[in-house]
Amino acid sequence: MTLPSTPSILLVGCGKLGGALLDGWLASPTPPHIIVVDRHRSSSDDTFSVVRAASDIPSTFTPDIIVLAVKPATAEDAISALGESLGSRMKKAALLSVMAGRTCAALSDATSKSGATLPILRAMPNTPSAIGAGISGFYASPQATEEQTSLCHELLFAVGDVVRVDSEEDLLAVTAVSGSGPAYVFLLAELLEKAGEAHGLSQTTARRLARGTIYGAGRMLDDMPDDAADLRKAVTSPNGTTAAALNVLMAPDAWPSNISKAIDAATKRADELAG
Ligand SMILES: NC(=O)C1=CN([C@@H]2O[C@H](COP(=O)(O)OP(=O)(O)OC[C@H]3O[C@@H](n4cnc5c(N)ncnc54)[C@H](OP(=O)(O)O)[C@@H]3O)[C@@H](O)[C@H]2O)C=CC1
Ligand SMILES: O=C(O)[C@@H]1CCC=N1
Repeated sequence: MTLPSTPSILLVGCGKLGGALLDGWLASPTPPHIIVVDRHRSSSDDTFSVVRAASDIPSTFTPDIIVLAVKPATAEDAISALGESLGSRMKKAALLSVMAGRTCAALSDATSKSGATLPILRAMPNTPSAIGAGISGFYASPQATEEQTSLCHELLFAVGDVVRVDSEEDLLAVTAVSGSGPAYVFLLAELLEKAGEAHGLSQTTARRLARGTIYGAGRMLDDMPDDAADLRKAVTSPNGTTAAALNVLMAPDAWPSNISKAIDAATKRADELAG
């Protein structure tokens, strides 16, 4: 199947993640032709339009890729509504799911029940996609054509980096590390800010220091080839202030065990969301 140079994308669900992807695509130099299905989104412009429900998708619109960005628990209802609205037009599309958990097999089954067995591709992006700084894990099932796979890869690449995985199972760990990961970093920013305030800094100053530190450290990780452990050691003077803090954070029952337990919990939850 050869895809057109300006592909047609149906984005179903435009909440926190769908909205981040849409913002990223609209900011790209050659945005695709997009119709968004979401009752909360109202604005539209020349490059995209919004309908409130699948039943309102214009009869002239045939999507190349359907991007499903609803909560996993509502996936089957959303696919069924798409099947009713699109009818035979659904057969021309591939389904790119950005949902946690739901497997290719379950999604393929849901599309079959709605009248067309679609090739399924899965991605696990994250919210920095809204500013083009996302990172997505990406898996293409064997049923997806090369053109569909490369188009989905391009859509993800328009909003950040893409790491392709060969095993669908790997998406569980991807979800725990990078899908949920921005939340861990935001928590660090919250906690650093609060601790700075507890030590007498104004909230404005504590916030600026916490955010600037995470930004600068993130840029070093991005720009420099060094291991994170070496960058950490370069900050740590013998018997100095950083060593005092790291003795607390790196105690076996502190971050090493807590981060490991947190990622275990998120991975397990992603598996449960497979349904
Ligand atoms: N948030 C994140 O950082 C990430 C989220 N994800 C995945 O993205 C998916 C969406 O998460 P998130 O954006 O946080 O959730 P949100 O609740 O913010 O967004 C989901 C949106 O989809 C709408 N919706 C629900 N059913 C339908 C339907 N049938 N047709 C059209 N729109 C519908 C919802 O409307 P309503 O509220 O009315 O139901 C809502 O606006 C999840 O599956 C999650 O696993 C993946 C990676 C990161
Ligand atoms: O919390 C969640 O379930 C989703 C998936 C990854 C980030 N948010």
